[in-house]
Amino acid sequence: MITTQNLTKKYGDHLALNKLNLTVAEGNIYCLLGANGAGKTTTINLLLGFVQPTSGSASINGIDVTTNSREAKKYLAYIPENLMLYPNLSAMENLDYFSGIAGKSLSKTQLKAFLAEAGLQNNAFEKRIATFSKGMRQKVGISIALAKDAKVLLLDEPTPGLDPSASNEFGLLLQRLKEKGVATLMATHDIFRAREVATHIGIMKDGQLKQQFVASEISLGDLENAYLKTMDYKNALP
Ligand SMILES: Nc1ncnc2c1ncn2[C@@H]1O[C@H](COP(=O)(O)OP(=O)(O)OP(=O)(O)O)[C@@H](O)[C@H]1O
Repeated sequence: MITTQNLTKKYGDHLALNKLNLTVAEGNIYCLLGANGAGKTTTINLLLGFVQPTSGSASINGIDVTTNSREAKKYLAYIPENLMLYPNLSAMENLDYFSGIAGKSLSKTQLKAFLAEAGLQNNAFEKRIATFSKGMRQKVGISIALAKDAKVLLLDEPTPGLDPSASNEFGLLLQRLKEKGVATLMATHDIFRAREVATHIGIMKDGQLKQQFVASEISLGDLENAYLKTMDYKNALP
């Protein structure tokens, strides 16, 4: 469960995030849309404890991320656009290392099972990450979330650069995590994928959450138009 209450971040005089109130319950996928500079990454960085809020609060599974970021991180998995893995280590070795940091000591059989559950093909398990495509690296990231038994998944722009089938597969993996009860927050520019995978969608502009939708209640066309209208785009329908 993710909650933010009046979460605000100022950089100097610039209000990057303005009183964000957001809840992502267990088993929900919340997609944050918004133009460049809308405040999506700032939101994720605040939840990760990478930056401190100017005011307001945020919690992960009831744990305040500003006062107890270390404890909150135990429940979190994070996949940025370019996931940092050790390029000279194999998928197995990376998973072993990162799940070890999370306090899990897993057998080879368990490591393989998590990589397989994340959709990585068997013949890649022992290959160096340096040889992996972006989609394959993200599968390793998902396997780390699975091995860690993360309750909350934060994703920042995970789909650019994925081909349509890899992007579809990534969406299916998120659905699997959803079924396990993971609360996912995903910042994205990909309206199509957001509409496909999300349970809820928010549109941000200038640090503010302007609109929220239940994904199943809005068509892709209406969502796109709502986005364009929020951005004051000249070709939006009235
Ligand atoms: N460390 C920083 N110092 C100063 N300003 C910052 C810093 N980080 C972000 N900002 C500003 O805060 C605002 C929100 O940025 P943020 O990165 O959250 O936007 P975003 O919605 O993630 O954009 P994008 O889609 O480009 O990733 C922007 O105006 C940005 O310039």
